[in-house]
Amino acid sequence: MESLNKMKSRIEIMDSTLRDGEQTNGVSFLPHEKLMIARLLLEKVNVDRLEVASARVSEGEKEAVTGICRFAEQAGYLDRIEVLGFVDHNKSVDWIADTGCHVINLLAKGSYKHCTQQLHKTPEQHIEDILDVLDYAESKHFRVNLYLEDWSSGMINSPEYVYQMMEAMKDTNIERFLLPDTLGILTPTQCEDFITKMVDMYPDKRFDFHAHNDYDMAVADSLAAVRCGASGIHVTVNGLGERCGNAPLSSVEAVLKDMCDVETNIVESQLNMISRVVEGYSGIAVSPNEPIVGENVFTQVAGVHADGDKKDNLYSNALKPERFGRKREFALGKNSGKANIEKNLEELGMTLTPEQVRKVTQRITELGDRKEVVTQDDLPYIVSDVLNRHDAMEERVKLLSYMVSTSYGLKPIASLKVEINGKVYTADATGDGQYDAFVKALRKVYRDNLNRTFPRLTNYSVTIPPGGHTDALVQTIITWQDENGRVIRTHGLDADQTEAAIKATFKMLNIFEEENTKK
Ligand SMILES: CC(=O)SCCNC(=O)CCNC(=O)[C@H](O)C(C)(C)COP(=O)(O)OP(=O)(O)OC[C@H]1O[C@@H](n2cnc3c(N)ncnc32)[C@H](O)[C@@H]1OP(=O)(O)O
Repeated sequence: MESLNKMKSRIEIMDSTLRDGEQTNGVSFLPHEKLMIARLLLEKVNVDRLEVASARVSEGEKEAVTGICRFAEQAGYLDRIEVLGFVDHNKSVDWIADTGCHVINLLAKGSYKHCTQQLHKTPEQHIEDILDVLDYAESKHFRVNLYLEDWSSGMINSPEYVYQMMEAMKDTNIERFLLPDTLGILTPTQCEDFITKMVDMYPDKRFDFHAHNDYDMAVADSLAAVRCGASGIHVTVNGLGERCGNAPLSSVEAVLKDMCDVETNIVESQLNMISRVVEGYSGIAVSPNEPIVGENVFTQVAGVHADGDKKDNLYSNALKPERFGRKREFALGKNSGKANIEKNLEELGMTLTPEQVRKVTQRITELGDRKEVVTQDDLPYIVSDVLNRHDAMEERVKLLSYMVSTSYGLKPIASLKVEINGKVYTADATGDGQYDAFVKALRKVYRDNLNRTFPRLTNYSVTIPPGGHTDALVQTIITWQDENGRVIRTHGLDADQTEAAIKATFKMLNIFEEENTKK
């Protein structure tokens, strides 16, 4: 409890997506991507500080940092840009100075082992080298923060070395001491213990804690560090970073706000936006169950939960989706009850009698039993099917017959006959695959006969049950966008993948046709 007295009321957030985050295997941001992420983090998300690169990495990296600094200077943010540099006499400082940045996060060694076995230096030699860089950095009007790399194992195995470093540095102009748990080995209890020691011994110094997630403790350790007096926490968007990554920005922000009652400057309504942008640029998909930003985390699945939400939000906690620019959804599947269905019908503006809701619910649970996913866009179709309610969904676009062929060395061919609003059309086309040929033929019908643009396919996913049976049902979920930007997601289920995709396609065409007719 005493530790809580040391807790700061406002915590600085330093985002290292562009430095430590880019150390994720397979991630490499282009300069314009780095600039876009930096702008959004500074202007929209409002992180306090941004570590954008390691010095000396490459010419491309230098170009990227220069671009960020140019933007930051014009916008008045230059003080918030930082670059990691090495204890290499003047090399890193010069590299960073060339970019226009003037804050170096100097990477010194925080454990005896790293100092003696990686640098092959005695602590005294290393201290001398650091002081040498500090002098040079100051002569260039740099501000300096000091990383004590591998500090966590230093505190476990060589605490006297850590204190020797601190004693040697305490009277310098170092602004912040950055304490990394480089290998993600600390428990929250150890973190509390070690941060408390640092804060007690050097009460007038500012300490940042830098977590790694090897034991899935990054957020818990960050919370522990704040409770014991850390002034700043290092994060990355989506928890990107080497191995298991760093502490995710979104979780750290929510935990600090909801569980510690400390302030940060983060605009939480922008957290989902930045997560999506970094997901796109990094190519690293966010897990659907990732707190705050995962696809599923605001979706109620169980009927009992949807029912409770209808009755005064009984199943919601402080993590309200609206805080993060998201909305609550109610899944449709075998665990749905009538409350899930009603919530979705409400959103679609459809009203059914209790008996009709019961029938639709029954159909959806049956589909769920067959492993079918039902999306909100499928719902009018199901209502139409179950209740024969043509006002719900009339089949205006019908596939009367089709043929798709595939052969070795020749392009697949599709030939089809469709009925659209009572008129019959035929077309054929070749494509890169059977489904591609089929869609190209359909496109021809829409373009040549109806003078209309066929919706654009934006995502296509196929799932098959595990087990490797070739006769298993295949589920295809396709996302489409029409020329007005309206997005819908439909699914098809069949033993044949092309047939499943065709089913999803005709659902989509009927939904768009229905909407066109109502206009
Ligand atoms: C906190 C962290 O995540 S640490 C990550 C820091 N960032 C990076 O590593 C960025 C990517 N790295 C690179 O581009 C390159 O490794 C460079 C440009 C830094 C150095 O490249 P190279 O000269 O080819 O050296 P190499 O990568 O093989 O080895 C690293 C060298 O840095 C030394 N080194 C390690 N830590 C430090 C440090 N804090 N300060 C100075 N030198 C260091 C090592 O002892 C080794 O030197 P040696 O070759 O004389 O034994």
